[in-house]
Amino acid sequence: MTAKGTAPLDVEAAGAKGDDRKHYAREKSFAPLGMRIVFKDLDYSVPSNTKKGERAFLLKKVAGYFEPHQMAALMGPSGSGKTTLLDVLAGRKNAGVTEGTIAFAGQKPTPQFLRRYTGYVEQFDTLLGILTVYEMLLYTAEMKRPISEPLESKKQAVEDLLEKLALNRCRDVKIGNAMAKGISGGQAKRTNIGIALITNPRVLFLDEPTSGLDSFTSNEVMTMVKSLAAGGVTICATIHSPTSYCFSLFDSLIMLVKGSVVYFGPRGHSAIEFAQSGCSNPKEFLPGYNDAEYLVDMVTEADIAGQSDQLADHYAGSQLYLANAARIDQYLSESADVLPEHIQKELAVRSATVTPWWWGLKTLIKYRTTKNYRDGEFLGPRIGDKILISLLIMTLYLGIGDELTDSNYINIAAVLFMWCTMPAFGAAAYVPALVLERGLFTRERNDGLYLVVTYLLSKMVDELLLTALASLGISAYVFYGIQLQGEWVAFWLIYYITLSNGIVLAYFIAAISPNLDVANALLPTYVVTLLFFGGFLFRFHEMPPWWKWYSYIDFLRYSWGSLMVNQFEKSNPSWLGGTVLSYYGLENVDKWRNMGFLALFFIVFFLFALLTMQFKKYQSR
Ligand SMILES: Nc1ncnc2c1ncn2[C@@H]1O[C@H](COP(=O)(O)OP(=O)(O)OP(=O)(O)O)[C@@H](O)[C@H]1O
Repeated sequence: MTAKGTAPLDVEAAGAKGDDRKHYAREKSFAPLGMRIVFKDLDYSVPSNTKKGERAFLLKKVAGYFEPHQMAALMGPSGSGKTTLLDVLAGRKNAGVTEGTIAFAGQKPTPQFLRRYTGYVEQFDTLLGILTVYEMLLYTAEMKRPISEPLESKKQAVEDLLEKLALNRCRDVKIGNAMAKGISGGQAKRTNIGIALITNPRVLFLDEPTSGLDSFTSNEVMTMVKSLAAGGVTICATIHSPTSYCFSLFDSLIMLVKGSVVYFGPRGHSAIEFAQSGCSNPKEFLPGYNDAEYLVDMVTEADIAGQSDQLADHYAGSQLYLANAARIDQYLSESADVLPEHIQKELAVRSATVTPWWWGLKTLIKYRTTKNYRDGEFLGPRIGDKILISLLIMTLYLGIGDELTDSNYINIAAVLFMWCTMPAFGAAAYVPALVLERGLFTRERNDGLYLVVTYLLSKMVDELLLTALASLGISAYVFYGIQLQGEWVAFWLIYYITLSNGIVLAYFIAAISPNLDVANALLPTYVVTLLFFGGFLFRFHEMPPWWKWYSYIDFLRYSWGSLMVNQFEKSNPSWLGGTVLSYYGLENVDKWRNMGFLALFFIVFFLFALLTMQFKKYQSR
């Protein structure tokens, strides 16, 4: 049953089984039905920063509703709680306590519901600089639209979006970043809106959609957003200082001061008159002011003058409040839209993503790995350092590997030691990939694009494929150039597994570090501790008993040990090799078992990184 006066959920567009063509036809049309959002007695509190042991109420008994086909503005002085209200309604809060009632088309929204039917445009653009606008939208479409939908249909949806958002002119321009400029600010904002629209949401939340844009671009962006409302979408945007034109596009307005509603009603002169009547000495409407500017200035001045409670009481005692409260109660008392069974089933799936993990991995590789492999900035730090250092090692120790005299074995032990410390130190190159991408990762996770494990696996694929190829070449010229003994395959494999450990260790350090500075300090510090316990600088059997345990959890010990065994186990004369190995306490070491231990280290570091990224709150909001 559909509630009277309530726009029904667009159940057909949500994908009736066996009727895919109809479903995609509806999805393609950018006229999805919106839904009414009603909220009442909303409190949101967090532990206070200012008063220890107390709670700070950032929203106090906030009530209102947003209608489909309409655009609502959240306004108020800076710090009044606009973004907080938007986040609470959109289910984006991961800290604090929310109390009160929220209903979307009569339903209590679950995370699955919000992901399926709402889009959220963050204030700051989080885009992938290596992709073009078209690729960015198609990548998101592949991640967020059902995998049963044919690629052609997703491409068509992206084409429609490019058209709608007037992005066709820059569709093939690389997005770029602060250093290598690509698309303009307005185009980036519209691409961000496109990302939120890729699933044809029924509700669109926008946080400061015009911030950082010039007035022309602001007007352009908001006109486009308004056209979505005209198509039926329910729109709610926080907005600071809109141009007069932008402000005229809004239908309703919620004005907040210190977390309380001081006005909720239509935008327009009635809002100004209402706010004026609530202030003791309302500011004069000077020539040159626009309505929005004047409204915000007036309540900000009143707030500064200590009249915030007076403003809230003025609204709470008004006829407008009573009318709004009656309307809210009426909407909440109406029965909720009954969702058809297949939609209920879809929403009951407790998966954090729309597509399964393997699809996410495939898509990440398709769009990101392939681009990275064509990007000099990505390849340079990953291969360049290895080529340089390995050339140095090879030319410095050229041809000494088969000279097994007792004066030379220390040189060989040293070069093998350097060979396995190099990947551990080189791990620093892998830290930024994770730390600098944190904003994007958080946004894409909130949007339900992928699971943490999918993201981490794709990063590993990025690095491990590349290092597998590079390490084959590098280890060949080092092994044969120095004329080392033993098996080349073992020499390469030990290097490769050590390098993989370095990479996953870098990811773990990046995951636990709050920023790049901490990660850059932590990684070399840890690696230096590993050097002492690797067995070359200090022999195992001579280590003090209170430090011996550390050598067992030092992966370099296993790398260097197996490299030494590979070199000396079949030496000629055989007694010399045996003597060297027993000198370092390596006489009972099995190189393959050591490689097994290295693989275990890899798994443990991977799990540590995964658990940290899964549970650490990178963004508290
Ligand atoms: N732990 C806390 N203790 C006390 N006050 C807090 C705490 N956390 C946030 N606040 C306050 O809550 C308010 C809500 O911030 P919010 O970002 O929602 O405001 P806003 O209206 O969107 O501001 P702006 O327009 O500047 O973006 C701010 O005034 C902030 O100082």
